[in-house]
Amino acid sequence: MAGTVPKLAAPRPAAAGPLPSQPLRSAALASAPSARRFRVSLAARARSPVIAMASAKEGNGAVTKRTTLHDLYEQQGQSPWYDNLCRPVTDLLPYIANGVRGVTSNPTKAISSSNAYDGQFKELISAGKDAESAYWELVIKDIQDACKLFEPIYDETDGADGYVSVEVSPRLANDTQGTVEAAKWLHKVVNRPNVYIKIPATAECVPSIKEVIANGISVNVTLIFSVARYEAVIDAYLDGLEASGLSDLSRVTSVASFFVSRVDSLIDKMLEKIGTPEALALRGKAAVAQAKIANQLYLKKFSGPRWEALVKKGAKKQRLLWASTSVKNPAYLDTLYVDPLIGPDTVSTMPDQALDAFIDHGTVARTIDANVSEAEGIYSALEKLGIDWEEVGKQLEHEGVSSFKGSFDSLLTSLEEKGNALKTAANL
Ligand SMILES: O=C[C@H](O)COP(=O)(O)O
Repeated sequence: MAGTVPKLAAPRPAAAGPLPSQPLRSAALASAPSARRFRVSLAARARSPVIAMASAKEGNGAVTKRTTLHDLYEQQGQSPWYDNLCRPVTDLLPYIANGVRGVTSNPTKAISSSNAYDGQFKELISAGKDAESAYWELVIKDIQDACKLFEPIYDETDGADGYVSVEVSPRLANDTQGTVEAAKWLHKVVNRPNVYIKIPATAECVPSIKEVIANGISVNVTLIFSVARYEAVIDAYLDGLEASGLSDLSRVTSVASFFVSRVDSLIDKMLEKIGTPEALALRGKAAVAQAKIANQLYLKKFSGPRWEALVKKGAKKQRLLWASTSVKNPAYLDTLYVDPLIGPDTVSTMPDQALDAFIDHGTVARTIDANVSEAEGIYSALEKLGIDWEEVGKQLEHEGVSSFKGSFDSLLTSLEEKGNALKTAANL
């Protein structure tokens, strides 16, 4: 892939709407409605104030309040997910009522930033569990509870949506067979039809994806940062479906989580180092451009005779899931990684910051296949400036894996210390 812009067939007509030529918030704010200014303060809060307001009005949030999230799904076929699962899991109810259709979890973050897990942790330690077994029991309970909440969506859509995603241990990110075994175990113990087992798209885990899919387990492939790796992920999914031997493939599904904002964070730094006017003008454009090119690859790979043969057995496309959708540069529009990536059969997982922004002032319009040639031009211009997309992908993957491993290790250390203190206090 390096050295050339991927030239891909575009079987769907491009919709109207430009790439964000002015992603900088300062520029956008000059003409933005005041609601957009209000957004800035929302990001700091733990849970969506927009949704909390609806929830307070509706009691337990079970009454549906129409939001742009409903429009996103009903008008454009994009499924909005919530990128934050923590206790109490019933906090998800108002999110679901407001249009959220699935959830991605980060258990390490959830457990380390809440005391809602203390009671169950104490019981588990008292029952003789070690820290790591206790960790998995905490995680599994959250995932099972959340799966129950999303089951109606899973059923209504015949297994196409309404998923809850949980990752295998990040310590296995470079261990092919360890990841396969962990995924099988996690799938078995969660024991819910609408769970996605999350596997990283590292070189070592691409073969694990094939194997796990071949075992009939639905997978969220995470940490995808480059088009080249994305293609390997799609191939692993197709290979897995073909190898499964199942006559009905309709219940083996997958999402490919393509990370967005982190791409800009890294490439913006590189562009600032280059420092020419041409380089500086490309800041804030790389991530969306690459994502649009990834979508073209999706269209190409999920068509043609190979795919049609799988469709005859009920196979569902591996949907692209936009991850890392909150803006990291406060100068950028807060919907930068949501508005331009809307299209059918895709998922956008949003933390509160992005979710609030989109509910408040997002634009529901088909944008994913608009201005693809402009996206290719940006991709190519960045290459000419010396940006090596595969190297960018490798660096981001390395940073992502290290950071997930680091937080997992430090949580386990702290759970071990806490467990030992509980045992000492209880004379166990
Ligand atoms: O959706 C993906 C992950 O939650 C990471 O998001 P992040 O890049 O904002 O940390």
